[in-house]
Amino acid sequence: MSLRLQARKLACERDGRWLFRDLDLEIRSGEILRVEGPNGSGKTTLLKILSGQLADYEGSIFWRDAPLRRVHRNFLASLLYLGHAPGVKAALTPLENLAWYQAMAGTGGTEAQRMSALEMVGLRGFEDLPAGQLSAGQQRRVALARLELTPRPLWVLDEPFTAIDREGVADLEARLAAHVRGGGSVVLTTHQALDIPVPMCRVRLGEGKGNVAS
Ligand SMILES: Nc1ncnc2c1ncn2[C@@H]1O[C@H](COP(=O)(O)OP(=O)(O)OP(=O)(O)O)[C@@H](O)[C@H]1O
Repeated sequence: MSLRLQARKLACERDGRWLFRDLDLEIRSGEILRVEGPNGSGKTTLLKILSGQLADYEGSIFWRDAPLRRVHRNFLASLLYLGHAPGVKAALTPLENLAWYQAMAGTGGTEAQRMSALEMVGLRGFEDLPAGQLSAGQQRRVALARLELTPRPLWVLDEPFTAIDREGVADLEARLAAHVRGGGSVVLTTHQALDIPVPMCRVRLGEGKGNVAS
């Protein structure tokens, strides 16, 4: 079934200030939506709204043409959200972190799958160290290994390139391209220049109401 996430006349206010107003956007299978804007313009807030984590907004969101609030459970089964912090548990090893993520996602999975995912993000040899002893970029890579492990068609990724080295950036760009070419969708924020040869729409915040350009 093809994907379609739409927002109509979205508005969100914080501390008496509109982060965005009258914001329309849409993302379908095979597309990347990039949310841009300066620090504090509301990118994280918009991603949390679009991933069903915040309810204090105005306007409407539709998932596959149904109101998001009505099909929330179904929507969550299609979503993989990675926040701007890596979200790894410092006392757990990368392997244990991935097992924990899988349990939270309600999926099973084998240690062989988790090892393979860690290998794909360049963490072979680090699987048994407490994650708190890994570098910032390595901790980010543990979080990114979830993209390999939890097959979900809609990815919402808040600054996924943070702390990643140049080779890792190229690998992640290729991973994102493969996902959308396979029919998936990605909503992301990044301050990184991207080189991904797939259809990409942009939403710019911080310029008044939140302007949409493609
Ligand atoms: N729960 C909250 N209560 C009050 N204000 C908030 C809350 N969450 C965010 N804000 C404010 O909303 C604004 C937008 O925050 P947000 O994190 O969405 O920005 P951002 O564009 O992602 O920023 P950055 O590029 O720095 O990550 C900020 O000024 C922030 O202080």
